[in-house]
Amino acid sequence: MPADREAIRTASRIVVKVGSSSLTTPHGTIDVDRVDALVDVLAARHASGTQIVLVSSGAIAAGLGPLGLTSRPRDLATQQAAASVGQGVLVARYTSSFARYGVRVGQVLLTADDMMRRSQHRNAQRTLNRLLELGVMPVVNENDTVATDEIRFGDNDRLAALVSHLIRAEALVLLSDVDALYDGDPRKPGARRIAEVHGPEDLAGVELGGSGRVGTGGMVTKVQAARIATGAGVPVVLTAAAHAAQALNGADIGTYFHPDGRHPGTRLLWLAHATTGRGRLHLDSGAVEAVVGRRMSLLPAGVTAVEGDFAAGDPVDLCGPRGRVVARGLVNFDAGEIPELLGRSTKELASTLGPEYERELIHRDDIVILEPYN
Ligand SMILES: Nc1ncnc2c1ncn2[C@@H]1O[C@H](COP(=O)(O)OP(=O)(O)O)[C@@H](O)[C@H]1O
Ligand SMILES: N[C@@H](CCC(=O)OP(=O)(O)O)C(=O)O
Repeated sequence: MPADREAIRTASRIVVKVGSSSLTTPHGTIDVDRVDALVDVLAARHASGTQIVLVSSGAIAAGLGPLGLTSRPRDLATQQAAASVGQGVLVARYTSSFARYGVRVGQVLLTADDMMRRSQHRNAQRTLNRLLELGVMPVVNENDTVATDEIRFGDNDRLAALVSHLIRAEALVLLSDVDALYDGDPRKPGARRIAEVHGPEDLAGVELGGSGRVGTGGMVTKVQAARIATGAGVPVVLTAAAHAAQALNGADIGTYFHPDGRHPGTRLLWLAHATTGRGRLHLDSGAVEAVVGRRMSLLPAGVTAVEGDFAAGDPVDLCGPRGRVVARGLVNFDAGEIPELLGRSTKELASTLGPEYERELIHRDDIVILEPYN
């Protein structure tokens, strides 16, 4: 077994994400045999003492048959109706399938907003941790019935990566209908398996195509999810659901994304990956150098403009002089207070406006530098 894959075999907390295409039939019903085969593998690993969170797609795909639909609907309301019907069918199947091994299942439906708001984020974290302590297998999906187009994950790959941050997982396993990442469309002759990814340089020139028949996102969202997880020190394996057992055993199968070794605190991971800026602060080049280069706090003197309607404590994006977002931070002032502070030193602000204005616009502990893939 390759040394790196050992991390997957020995991980004591794992997130496993499985896609719609691996769980449902072309008729829009649950593929009972494939669900049971996956459950066999997960129950065996669970029995060995590993805590597992299962992020399962398939609600929409499993709701199609019962509603007499022959393909994934285009409109959101019908997708949500299908998800509502399918999610019940899916969890019922997991519940009875895991019951064969005496394993209890707990349904957890999350929205993008739950991940974005710090209080809800903590709440989800507490619930998942408690379920794991109780020996329950949480089955997570996006809460499709209430998600709207604007505030939707849309794909569970990113959700699974965020859940791996949330529960401080030691590995993330992405199971799909394709056995690995290929350097081009795997349905075309000549495509070659990529066995390992060390960083973005290994993906240069790789064609990341769209999804198959029922999935969403295709390889693009899987590679993004892998980057989010590996950036937090979590190794990722991507392979076919049929190879789940080998992947969990650390076999040289699928594609292994090496962790990059950094373990930022969950708060900064949350800020980088689970929030969106509620506004923008435009920085001059000196402020970019101070904040990004020297990891200093952001002072009003280096800010040239403010956009958006945010409140103190909200996440805001920090842009360089050419408009590129370089960092995100939790701002200490309301949007309306900022214009009169711009370009002025904290000393001057304190003497004219009062000592409470001597504080940074954003403290350095509340700033996360965003890498280009964000
Ligand atoms: N470079 C690539 N390597 C592997 N698969 C790819 C690639 N580009 C596109 N794909 C397609 O991505 C699909 C998997 O994504 P998706 O349909 O979203 O799956 P899931 O439902 O498992 O999330 C595969 O069926 C495959 O055809
Ligand atoms: N939340 C949706 C799944 C969206 C999704 O990511 O699907 P997939 O690409 O199959 O993992 C559902 O349950 O149908």
